[in-house]
Amino acid sequence: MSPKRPSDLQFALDLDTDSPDTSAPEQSEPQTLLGDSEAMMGLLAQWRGNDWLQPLDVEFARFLRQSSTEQGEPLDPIVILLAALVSHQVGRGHVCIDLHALLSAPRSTLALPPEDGHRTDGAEACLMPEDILSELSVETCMAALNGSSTVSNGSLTTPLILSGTKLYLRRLWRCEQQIAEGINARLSAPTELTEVNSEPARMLATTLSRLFRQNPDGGVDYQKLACALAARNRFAVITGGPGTGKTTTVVKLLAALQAIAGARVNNGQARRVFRIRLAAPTGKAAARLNESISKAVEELPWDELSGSLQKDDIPTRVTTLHRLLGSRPDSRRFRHDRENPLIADILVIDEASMVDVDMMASVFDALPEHAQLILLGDKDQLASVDAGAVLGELCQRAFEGHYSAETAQWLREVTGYELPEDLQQGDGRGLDQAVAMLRRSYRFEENSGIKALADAVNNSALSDDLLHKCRDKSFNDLAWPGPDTPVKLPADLQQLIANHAVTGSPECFQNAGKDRQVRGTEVRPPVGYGHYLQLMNDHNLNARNPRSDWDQLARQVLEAFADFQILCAVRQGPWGVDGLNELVVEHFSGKGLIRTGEGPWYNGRPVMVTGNDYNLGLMNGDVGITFRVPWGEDAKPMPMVAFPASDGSGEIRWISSSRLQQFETVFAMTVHKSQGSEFTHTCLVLPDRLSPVMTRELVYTGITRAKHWFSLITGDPRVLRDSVQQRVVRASGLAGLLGQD
Ligand SMILES: Nc1ncnc2c1ncn2[C@@H]1O[C@H](COP(=O)(O)OP(=O)(O)OP(=O)(O)O)[C@@H](O)[C@H]1O
Repeated sequence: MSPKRPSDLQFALDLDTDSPDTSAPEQSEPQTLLGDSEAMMGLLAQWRGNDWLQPLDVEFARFLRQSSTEQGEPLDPIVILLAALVSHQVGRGHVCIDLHALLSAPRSTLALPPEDGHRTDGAEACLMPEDILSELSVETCMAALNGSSTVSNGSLTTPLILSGTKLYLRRLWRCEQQIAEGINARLSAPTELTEVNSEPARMLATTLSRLFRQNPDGGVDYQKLACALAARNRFAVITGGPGTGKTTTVVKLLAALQAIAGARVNNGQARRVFRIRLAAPTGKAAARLNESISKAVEELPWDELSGSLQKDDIPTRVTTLHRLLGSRPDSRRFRHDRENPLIADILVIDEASMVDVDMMASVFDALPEHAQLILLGDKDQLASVDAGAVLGELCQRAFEGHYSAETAQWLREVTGYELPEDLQQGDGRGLDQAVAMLRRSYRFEENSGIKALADAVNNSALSDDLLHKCRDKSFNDLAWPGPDTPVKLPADLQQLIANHAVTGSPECFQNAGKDRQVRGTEVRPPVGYGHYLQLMNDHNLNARNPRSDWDQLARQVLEAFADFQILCAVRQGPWGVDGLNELVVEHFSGKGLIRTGEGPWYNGRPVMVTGNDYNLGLMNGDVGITFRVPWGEDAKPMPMVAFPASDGSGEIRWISSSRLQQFETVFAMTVHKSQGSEFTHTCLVLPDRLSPVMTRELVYTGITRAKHWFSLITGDPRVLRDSVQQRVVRASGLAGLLGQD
């Protein structure tokens, strides 16, 4: 009988997490442990007791040991150790563990013991992972792994897979294989546009010339190039920073593809356009794309486009990936898979940086072989919460282009543009030819502080001059109030943060945020949360008002709530989500903006859903506002939470607060949770101490959530610079499978 896969194991094991077996064995020498599996299990239990490993990590190792013993093959203690460590790494977002990295830098690779102080306080004295790993070589580990029936190179159904020097849990190894197979198969299949002299390619050139006007500055239009590249390939990625036109480009791409498909009617065939599906990883991101795609479709130069193209040919309804694939309660399997594929010719996924390997593999599993997949996203944003950094890996070489001479020539014929020489390299590989990077932001003006700071963070180029300009209001969209020295106590800044939360502190911005225009449109000064709370408190609706009046109010309030958002790098402590939520609630309550005396579900309480709830139709990340509506008996107020429908239809869904299962107050949210959202004004709070979660990607993601106003509040200004020096690096083999490393 083949051993169970870890994914099944995670479900099958009834983990007794309340009473971990932490009975500490006598402290053994590393050498003794490496020869004694019982002692090794004891050490893992100690690490678990110190909260350094999760129960699942230890149970996984225990399960492998037990099943090996039952099969008459005692498991090598080295394999026991590595099994627990690979499970630990997966819990930290890695897809695998690389033995070279593990043995050369165990502490930084494993982040054990944890560096944030948390979980080391009161930890029981025990051997450190590095004490044991320093006794091992890559060769010894490989010999132990290769000698175990729990490990194979993938040709057998073993729980662990060793690929080169990378050790995987089988499920994630399989996910990577599936993604690579899906991409490679699509890249190697020519399309009707591959041949530059073909009728469809000529039609593409004509349509693109109508969709894109000549660049006024005479430079290359990267949106047009991206459109052409994505049209040519069955798999394509369009990456770019905020406001670089990803949505605009993909709408033009879909218009071009549909125009080509629709034109076939002239050749005597029945008119048949592509079946297009649009998806995003979260409800919030789907709703945002819904809105921007509808706008972009309206803005297409319809008069100039081929008569065979109709508005309805470009869908504007965006769904979440979970809904698209058909998630089922209590199952990790989706309704759509290779046995029951999606009905689609083209699938567009926005905010693809948030998609983990597991989900991406499910997408390829459910996608019909012929279907084209287009990923949109910002490669520099934080990676997915769960394992992998798929978009980042696919875009590893995007900045330098690496386009081949053949691609350059094809682009010249189809777009009329000559690729800049530095984007053409002789070493161009298959995937490079299908990745396009947009390089100009249309959201921010040239002198935008948000843009300048985001770019500098991204390039790790935070100069003194730039930081000084951020401090002294040189930019009209950015404020960095507070002392420029480390604060002694969080309380020193609490008033500042609390004031920001009420009014958005326009006085901290240049000219108090007044008289500002962006691309000819006036931008209102910052308003903080005070604006939405005022709308909540000033209305005069009562029990006699129809539901539609309440819907209208909820729509206005939800829109006003998106005017401001506090973002935190960390969750705990006075600088974290928990502490700042408490601070805001206390301050607002003191000012009479909210009435906490009404109970936990006070009028105006904003909440974010923290887990998918298929019964209620709510997705992780959905944000709603509590209204005490007079809908009870005798017009008794009852707390209902108003959520916007995720299809962007503007409908409001009222959910009784008592039905919500997983949620949290969201005056402050983590940067992780803010992915896929944008706010008129974002206030990023960085703590007074660096921690491993504070990385360049996190700071960049936090800054780029801001549409018009950005404030930075720092416990210690040096933390900004230090965070930018830390990167999110995730072990994975995907780039290698796609020839990208
Ligand atoms: N070539 C262009 N010329 C002028 N304006 C443009 C151009 N491309 C995009 N825009 C405008 O810039 C704004 C951002 O464009 P779009 O929404 O397509 O970017 P995005 O990369 O999808 O943004 P986000 O970062 O929000 O996902 C829109 O208002 C759009 O109309």
